[in-house]
Amino acid sequence: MPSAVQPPRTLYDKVFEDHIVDEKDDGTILLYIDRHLVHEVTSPQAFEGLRNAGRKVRRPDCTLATVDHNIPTISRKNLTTTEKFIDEADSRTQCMTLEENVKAFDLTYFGLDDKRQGIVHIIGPEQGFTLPGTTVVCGDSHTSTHGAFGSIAQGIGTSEVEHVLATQTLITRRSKNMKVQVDGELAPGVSSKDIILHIIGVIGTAGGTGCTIEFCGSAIRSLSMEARMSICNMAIEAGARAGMIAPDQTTIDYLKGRPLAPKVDSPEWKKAVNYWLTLKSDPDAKWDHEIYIDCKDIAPTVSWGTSPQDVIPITGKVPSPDDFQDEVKKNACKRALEYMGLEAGTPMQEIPVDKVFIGSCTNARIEDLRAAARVVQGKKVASNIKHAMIVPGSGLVKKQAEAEGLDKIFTDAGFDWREAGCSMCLGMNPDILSPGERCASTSNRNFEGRQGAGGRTHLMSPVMAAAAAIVGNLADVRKLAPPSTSAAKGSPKVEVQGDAHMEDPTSDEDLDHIMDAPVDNATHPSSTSTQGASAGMPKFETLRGYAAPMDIANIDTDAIIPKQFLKTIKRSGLGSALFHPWRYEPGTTTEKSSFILNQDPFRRSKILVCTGPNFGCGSSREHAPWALLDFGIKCVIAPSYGDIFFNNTFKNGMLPIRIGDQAVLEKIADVAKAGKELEVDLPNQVIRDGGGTELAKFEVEEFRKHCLINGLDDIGLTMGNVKAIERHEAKRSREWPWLDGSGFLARHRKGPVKVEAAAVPKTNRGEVVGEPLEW
Ligand SMILES: CC(C)[C@H](C(=O)O)[C@@H](O)C(=O)O
Ligand code: SF4
Repeated sequence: MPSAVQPPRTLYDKVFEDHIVDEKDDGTILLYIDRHLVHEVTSPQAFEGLRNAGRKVRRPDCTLATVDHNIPTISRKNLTTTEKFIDEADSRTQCMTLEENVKAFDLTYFGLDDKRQGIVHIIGPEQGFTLPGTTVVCGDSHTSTHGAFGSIAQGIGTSEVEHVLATQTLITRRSKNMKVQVDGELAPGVSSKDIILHIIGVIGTAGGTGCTIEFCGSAIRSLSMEARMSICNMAIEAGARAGMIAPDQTTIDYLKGRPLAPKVDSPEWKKAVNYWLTLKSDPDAKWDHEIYIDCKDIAPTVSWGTSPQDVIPITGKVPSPDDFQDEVKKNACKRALEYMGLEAGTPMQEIPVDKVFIGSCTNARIEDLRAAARVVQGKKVASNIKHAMIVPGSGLVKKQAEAEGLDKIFTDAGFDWREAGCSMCLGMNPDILSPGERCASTSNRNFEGRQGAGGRTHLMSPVMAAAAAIVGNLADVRKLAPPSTSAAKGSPKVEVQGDAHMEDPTSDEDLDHIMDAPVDNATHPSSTSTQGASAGMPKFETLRGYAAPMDIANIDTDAIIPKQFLKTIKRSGLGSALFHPWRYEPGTTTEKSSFILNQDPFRRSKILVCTGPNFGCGSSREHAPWALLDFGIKCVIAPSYGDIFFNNTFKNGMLPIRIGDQAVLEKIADVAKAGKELEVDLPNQVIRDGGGTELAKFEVEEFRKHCLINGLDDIGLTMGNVKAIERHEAKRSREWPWLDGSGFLARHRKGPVKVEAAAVPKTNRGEVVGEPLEW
């Protein structure tokens, strides 16, 4: 809480400072994590790491797992087991691996047979697991969604997932503060999705790099929690580490009665609400960047290209490369038009659509479905639409929608009504676009191949996707629907407990069952434990080798390694999948001779030099650095990076180097293009050509450099700091008691803060539906 002497702080500063466990001189911070969401794609290697080191999950009470990415969205009427239900072998293995892991590590799990299952970023808020003022992580880039509650929520890679599971902390650094203020009233037909698409169009996909964006202003305050979540969800598409919105009465009303929020009117609830309402930026807080947006400038917005910044009002025309001054942008536009099969100058509303997807963690909440249903009601899906699907974000959203008859509205119109999951947002399950198909989609990424190899994605709001389905072209919803916005003030109610949750998790009786105490790894090492040991990665000192030159901007991790390769439960063997869509002829393993890594000597590259900005943006998949490493590339040199990718490389003993001076970077790229070797000398922080002539100096944070040179493993290092973690946990239990699992709390009240690891009782993990949650 601010005292008179404290300098003015932002919301981010306040929440961040409340979670610092330890801080090093170079700004490296050990941050306590309150909430950890886990899904099947980014966790198998993390659990394997824990197993190999004999480590346990430190705070099962702060960890919640579900399956969402790989699962089919067909009816579950015939569901018996995951093994029988999922046809595709790798998807099945990944889901079953999670089931095994949640059992072995005693974690709460919403499986396929649980009504509460859903997209990880939908179920956290729905259950009240996401709370204001907390730190939330997940091995998933759209963790930013949870920032809508005034939490610091960020995506992490799999190595960091392992770190959080083992230590309940994350090694990080302060981000910069960016304010995006949106004022005014939304025009009819304009929703929060249009706000965020518009913002990304203004600041670009690298606009928020290194920042946490706080969204504020009268327009944001007037939004429901659902609408706020859609905005924070896409903070990652703006390049930001996280997005945040200050909690207010709307937030508090949303949380009332959620199973994992403190019980309304309990002393904890009152204490929590008082604390939550202090969480706002001080009026004179300093911002590193400030952006002001007026709602009158926001129209229903759609994307035309292959980056979320390629957006335009629906009334506009497909842009031409000549509209861009900058060479990199001109080329990006040319490339995007070719991929999207679009002619410059075509009115957006004349573009026919093949498929419609209403779903994803951006727009699959009850409010989204209600808004889309209002547009669809009494109408029919156009005859040229091959498939229009509605994929609710969770089992509970689905149930609620059915209770309101929305499913009937959709199916009467010709939509396909599905079960919850990520579905065609990224198509790790059977829901994909065929090559050349064009989709009106409420998801968040329109990268090449995102919804299926060769598929073409146009991003838009739920009402705009509904309009496209009815018209058969990209369409302006204002011509179809009675004017209304989806920015309703009150949050729509979803029955949050479902069949699966009939009991009160905080009743005394349940407390006897709930014994989810934190596992103190320091005092309970397993026999095979290597905790405390910190060596474990190959050392990085000086690297010499060929460097592959690339000149593309915004190379996203979907391009570095597409979704079909994320189904592995191993870290190795991904080299052949690196840049798959660019490296091979479509649908074959025939190499494209034009692609740089298929040419000599670049097949043997150890370094990649990219002159375009924002390398590794997008998804948090650590498979991207794994694939580079497996190919032989240990160092990337680029002007700037997606934050999560940047972190992920270090965790694998790789070195990402930022060279901001474009002229210097071009000089390095020239050596690479000439097929000559480069030398990267980490101890001296110098890049040289093969002859030893210095080309550039580079910066690297002290702690990271130290870890790379000595091959140190973060988890081992953090384990050495367990006393500081315990001290933070004691403070946390005193000041924010509602954050502990109720089992933890019960024990804490009875005895000392430092609890013994307890045998975990039988719970609802995976197998039993109807038992209470473990909080
Ligand atoms: C699978 C996961 C790593 C990924 C992400 O981080 O975003 C996915 O959710 C996506 O949307 O691409
Ligand atoms: S962006 Fe798509 S794939 Fe990623 S978590 Fe959200 S719904 Fe799932």
